[in-house]
Amino acid sequence: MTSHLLEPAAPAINVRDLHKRYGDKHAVNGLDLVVERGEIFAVLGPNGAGKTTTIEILEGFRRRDSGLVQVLGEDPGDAGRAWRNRIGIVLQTANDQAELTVAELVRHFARYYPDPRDPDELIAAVGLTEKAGTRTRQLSGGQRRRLDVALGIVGRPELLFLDEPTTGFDPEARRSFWDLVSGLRDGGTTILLTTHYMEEAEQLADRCAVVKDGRVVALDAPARLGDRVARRAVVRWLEDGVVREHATDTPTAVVGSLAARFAPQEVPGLQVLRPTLEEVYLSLITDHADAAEDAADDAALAAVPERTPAVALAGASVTMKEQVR
Ligand SMILES: Nc1ncnc2c1ncn2[C@@H]1O[C@H](COP(=O)(O)OP(=O)(O)OP(=O)(O)O)[C@@H](O)[C@H]1O
Repeated sequence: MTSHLLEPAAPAINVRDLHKRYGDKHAVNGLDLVVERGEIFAVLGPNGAGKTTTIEILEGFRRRDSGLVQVLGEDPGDAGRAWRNRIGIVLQTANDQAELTVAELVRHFARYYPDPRDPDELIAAVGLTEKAGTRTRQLSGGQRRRLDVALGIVGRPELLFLDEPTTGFDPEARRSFWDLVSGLRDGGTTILLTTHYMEEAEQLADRCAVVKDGRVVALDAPARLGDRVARRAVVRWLEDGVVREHATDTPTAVVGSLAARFAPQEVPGLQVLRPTLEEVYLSLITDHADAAEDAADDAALAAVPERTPAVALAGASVTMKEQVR
């Protein structure tokens, strides 16, 4: 057996200390990123954080100033046609070739690749069989996006770039699109996704990175990002027509106390809440200056008495809030 068979597969994407300036603007400023093969990886970050610049460098469309970049084991800056055939790119929708039908466009793109997917099977896989004979300009936004994905995967890419794929989708279309993307991952495709929808990252991504000011400030599974699981839980219930909340590190004990107190009734409106991905994300991208301001606001609020002694709960002090967070 030769030694290379024992080596683990190189990651799909490996970026070390990436830098890119536009004049004085340091758009990417020491960014590190490793995306493993077979995962859906979401890149999150505010407008102007440097996501598009980074992804364009990964796709080979933009030159970097410095840093190591390997995509499927090659440097996109000088990779050739064979490498390009191994990646798929779904950009923001372009209204090109509007007069071609769905089937014509998919067949046209299939001809660019050495081993394309079967166009009819692909059109069925993205749920467009009924629209195969429709001109692309007559598609709805969601249908056009499905067509964009079909065009991005017609060449059987190992790595797919999806740039804000569900912007403007209705909730049902978004969910079926997520199923489509998860199915691609289950079939072995690595997917790098940018999105401003935290629910999308939560539902789809195996891991996500938060990019701010040109570098990664947090990277983890959505459920663990920014120490999410370690943050305090809030137990919420309804009592005497009022929403009551208790912030705690031991929600199980609080729920147990409530259950005993209300037994044999159910505890009305019982919920145990952890910070949402959006809350964690917002705290990660908030500037330190803003955070100091928030802390001052919190201190001012803390000075306002909020406790209600009227609620007796074994071993716990209870905070009452009319206003749901
Ligand atoms: N071609 C360019 N010339 C000059 N500045 C640019 C250029 N492209 C991007 N920038 C600047 O670089 C920074 C990063 O931009 P980039 O488009 O990479 O951000 P982004 O994270 O993708 O933002 P968005 O979420 O709005 O798409 C921004 O300040 C932007 O104004």
